[in-house]
Amino acid sequence: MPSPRTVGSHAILLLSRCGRQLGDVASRRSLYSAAPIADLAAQSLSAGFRDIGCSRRQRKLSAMDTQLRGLQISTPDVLDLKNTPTVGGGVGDTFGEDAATEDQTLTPWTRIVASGSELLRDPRYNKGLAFTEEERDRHYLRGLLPPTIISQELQVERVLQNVRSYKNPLEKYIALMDLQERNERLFYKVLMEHVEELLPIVYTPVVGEACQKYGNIFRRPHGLYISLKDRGNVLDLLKNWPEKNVEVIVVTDGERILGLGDLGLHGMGIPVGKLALYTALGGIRPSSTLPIAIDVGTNNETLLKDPFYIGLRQKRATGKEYDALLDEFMNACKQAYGEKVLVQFEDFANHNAFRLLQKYATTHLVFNDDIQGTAAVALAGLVAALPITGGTLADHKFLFLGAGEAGTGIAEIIALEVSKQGKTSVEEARKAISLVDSKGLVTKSRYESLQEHKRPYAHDLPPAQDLLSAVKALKPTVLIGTSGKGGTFTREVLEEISSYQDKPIIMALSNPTSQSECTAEEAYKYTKGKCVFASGSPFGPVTYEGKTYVVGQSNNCYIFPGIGLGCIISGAIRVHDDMFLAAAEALAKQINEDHLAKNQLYPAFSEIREISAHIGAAVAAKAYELGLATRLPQPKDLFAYAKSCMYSPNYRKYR
Ligand SMILES: NC(=O)C1=CN([C@@H]2O[C@H](COP(=O)(O)OP(=O)(O)OC[C@H]3O[C@@H](n4cnc5c(N)ncnc54)[C@H](OP(=O)(O)O)[C@@H]3O)[C@@H](O)[C@H]2O)C=CC1
Ligand SMILES: CC(=O)C(=O)O
Ligand SMILES: [Mg+2]
Repeated sequence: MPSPRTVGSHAILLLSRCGRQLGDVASRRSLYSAAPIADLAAQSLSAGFRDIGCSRRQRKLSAMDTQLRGLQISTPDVLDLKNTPTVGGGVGDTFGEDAATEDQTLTPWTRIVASGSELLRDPRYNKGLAFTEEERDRHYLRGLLPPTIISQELQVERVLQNVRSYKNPLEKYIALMDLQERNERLFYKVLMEHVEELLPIVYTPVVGEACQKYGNIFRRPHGLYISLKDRGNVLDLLKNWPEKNVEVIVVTDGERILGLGDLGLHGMGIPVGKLALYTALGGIRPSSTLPIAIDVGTNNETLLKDPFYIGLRQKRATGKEYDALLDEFMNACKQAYGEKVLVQFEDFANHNAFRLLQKYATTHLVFNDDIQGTAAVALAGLVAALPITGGTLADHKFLFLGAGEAGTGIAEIIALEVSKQGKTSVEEARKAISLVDSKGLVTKSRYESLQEHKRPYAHDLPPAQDLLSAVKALKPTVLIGTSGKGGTFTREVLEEISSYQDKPIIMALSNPTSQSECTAEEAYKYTKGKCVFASGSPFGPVTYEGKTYVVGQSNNCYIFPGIGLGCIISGAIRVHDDMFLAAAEALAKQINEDHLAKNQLYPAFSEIREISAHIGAAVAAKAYELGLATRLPQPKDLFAYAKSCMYSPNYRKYR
């Protein structure tokens, strides 16, 4: 057995051969004694050290691995790196962050062992003024920081005070994005501990404004940009992303950003925001998330003329050119990150959304959030409302304004759920659901000209040109807005529905707030306090005739983080519709008598981590039941397991 010093010098030699970064740190600074160097080397090897990307390096690493194993280097500080998460989030524990308890020290891996100004500039490991005296000594931070040491809790207070001092919501957004780039754990701690206050900033509605002005507020790039120019090289682009253990990708082509239309590459704000919620709400480790915007051009003339537009200045590519890029992208995702990388399609226009989902659902782990996530969250709200309205889902009559991704996605899940309750077929259940699109009521007489996703709802009904006529003719008990057009639930429509229905359910789901079909106040006022209301973007409580109603936010952000968590902890290979039913059921179960007394159809976001763990466990259980899970054996207590895998934003101690 060689002495530690010998092992250490071997390790230094090997490391300096394998890649300049780690070797540089070791030899340049003699920072570590021989034995810890051996530990570092062994850690990097047992973790696969996948950050050293090229295959030549990988071959060298594998040779090193063999040599180091020959030296019998033990790795006392590194626990089972594969599968025993305790704190820290995620299951692909490449860096050993999860396996270590909060009391144990861990190495702040970047591509090098970060120290000095590099450590301060690395958002994953930077702690700002919270670096301890010891850490300041060990990591060459002396002089680079003022002498004060403050706690992470105090930093949270300071950030909040700053964010609150901005009057303009967009300034708050910029401040939070800057923080995310500077100090990731602090960003997530602030967001998680003040989620109700900050969600409307990092997500709808303010993220909508941020996307509209993305070129103007652009500072540093977030996420990965893939354009038509990158045809043939998409895999290389993915390799440029610094993280190698990506587990969740959110991708958009920017054509239907919220209800704001085609924002081209400025749509990047959406994947960035959604993935921040995967971490903050669903506990997915940030390093395993990857926001992607695909640039195939834009048809938005204003953007094409805008000097600050960040995307290609050309009209959108369509047909074969579009499909070829998307196909290359989807295949590259699997090549780069393996079969089980989850790809969430977000804010694609419906002419691509439905067909992309259909095309890749059987070959990739994919889902479309606007179709399926929205369906699940709406279903949860409807189920939660039943104790207020009385009856079962099958007793209701549904009318949608908007027959696109969100509208038909929700319609389909309602029909599926009603049919699963055993009383009727999906086809029969669809008969209680009608859709109004931009041309009026979807009817049989329009069948030939209808897009495929609307056809199942082309019932044999007389035509109706607008929503009010459709409401009068059909007398729905539930009205759902998914049109992306603000103010379309007019006073007349709301008065009409409450004229024949005691407790109509009104869901104005379009985002951002400006596109909401009506406000919460309008809903309660024009139905004379009769309705049960939920909305896609946040509204404060409404008091009508002395009674205060809490407005639940029917937004897919309740669902997608739990879907991601459930897929990851079960090692799911495909996303199945039944997982969305399971997610909806788990969410609806969170509603109790207290919520119902205030007409609140969704739980408070302050409870969201617990809720996401319930949803994640339900989704994982469904994956096991359907034979789609690969993480075996199945953990006995999926809820406890889900919780144990969730990322904690608390600072870690650095050796
Ligand atoms: N709360 C949530 O979680 C979610 C909310 N949404 C919101 O829902 C909205 C729609 O999204 P999505 O379904 O993906 O978009 P789509 O583009 O797929 O669908 C929009 C639908 O609205 C119809 N429409 C447009 N204008 C009118 C109008 N004036 N009157 C009646 N119908 C109209 C369109 O008609 P046509 O088919 O004739 O063009 C189309 O059927 C957006 O605002 C989005 O932000 C989306 C996902 C999740
Ligand atoms: C919430 C969401 O996904 C949307 O409005 O598109
Ligand atoms: Mg969306």
